[in-house]
Amino acid sequence: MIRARGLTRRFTVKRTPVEAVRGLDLDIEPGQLVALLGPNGAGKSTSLRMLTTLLPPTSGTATVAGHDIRTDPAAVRARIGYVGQKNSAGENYRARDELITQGRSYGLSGCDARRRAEEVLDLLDLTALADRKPGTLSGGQRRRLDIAMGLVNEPELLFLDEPSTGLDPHSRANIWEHVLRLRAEHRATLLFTTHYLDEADNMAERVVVVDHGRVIADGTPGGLKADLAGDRIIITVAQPDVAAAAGIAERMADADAVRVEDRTIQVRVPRAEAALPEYLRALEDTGIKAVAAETARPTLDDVFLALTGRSLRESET
Ligand SMILES: Nc1ncnc2c1ncn2[C@@H]1O[C@H](COP(=O)(O)OP(=O)(O)OP(=O)(O)O)[C@@H](O)[C@H]1O
Repeated sequence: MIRARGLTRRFTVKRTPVEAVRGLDLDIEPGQLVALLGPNGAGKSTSLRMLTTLLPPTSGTATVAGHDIRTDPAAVRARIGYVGQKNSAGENYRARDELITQGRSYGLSGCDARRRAEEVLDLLDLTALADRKPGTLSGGQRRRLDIAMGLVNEPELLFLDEPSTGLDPHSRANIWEHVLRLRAEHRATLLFTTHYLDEADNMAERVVVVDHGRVIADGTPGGLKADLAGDRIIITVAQPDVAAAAGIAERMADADAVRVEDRTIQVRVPRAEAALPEYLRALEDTGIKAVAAETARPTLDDVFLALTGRSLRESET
């Protein structure tokens, strides 16, 4: 559904070149739900804007929904939907009319555009709000209208640029409920950008991690966490035992990234369930008693940290 090779985009800001996207290679199969995850300025929106033909690449090639973005942008646009970061509906007309106008712009007859508007209103649970002007809708309702606008042409592939940014948790969950239903019922392929770690983790089947315009990891959330981050075990001991307990952690097979903070020792291991009893036994053998012991599963932030040495949260400045 998407095949990009070496997609690159450079901007010049005050005579200084900015490498927004540096050689993006990406293959996405039909039906996949893929997240582009990365900090602000990583190049996510620029990648999406190139793939949706809104921005020409500086170099590189891509076919999207079977058509070349450079030589056949109209055919690409006819087959995709794009929900940008900004609201796509205007302020002056009722939601239903915005959707009808959108349908007409895709070449639908008046009758077909009205029928399609009712379908997408229903799909996004907006029928009761169809006579309201977009400016009077709540943030979550407005975002649903943006998605409805992106669906008018029945796209095979939907691009969503930060679909839930700025929404409260309830509205975020509601947006995702709709997106997932859309996917289940219409088998659409979905590529979305986010800097919410939990969103990429919980919603996407595949996460493409980008940083400074490059893909730095690509896999299932579980696979990335297992391969790049691993579990952690966290042990608290009495103050005089800290150095000895940290030393034992350092010598454990398959363990690494030992961190000591106050009386707590954290260590990264492949499988915490197996490593924790082993560590506790090794401590007991030297007469050290753990005051507290817990295990922690990795997050995608641990993946980002392992890859870049930075936390994705800290990168959000
Ligand atoms: N039109 C433009 N002119 C100049 N520089 C740009 C332009 N668009 C993007 N950039 C720069 O390109 C880089 C990538 O920006 P982009 O918006 O793609 O990142 P992003 O990962 O989508 O970030 P965010 O999460 O904040 O939306 C940034 O350094 C940005 O300032």
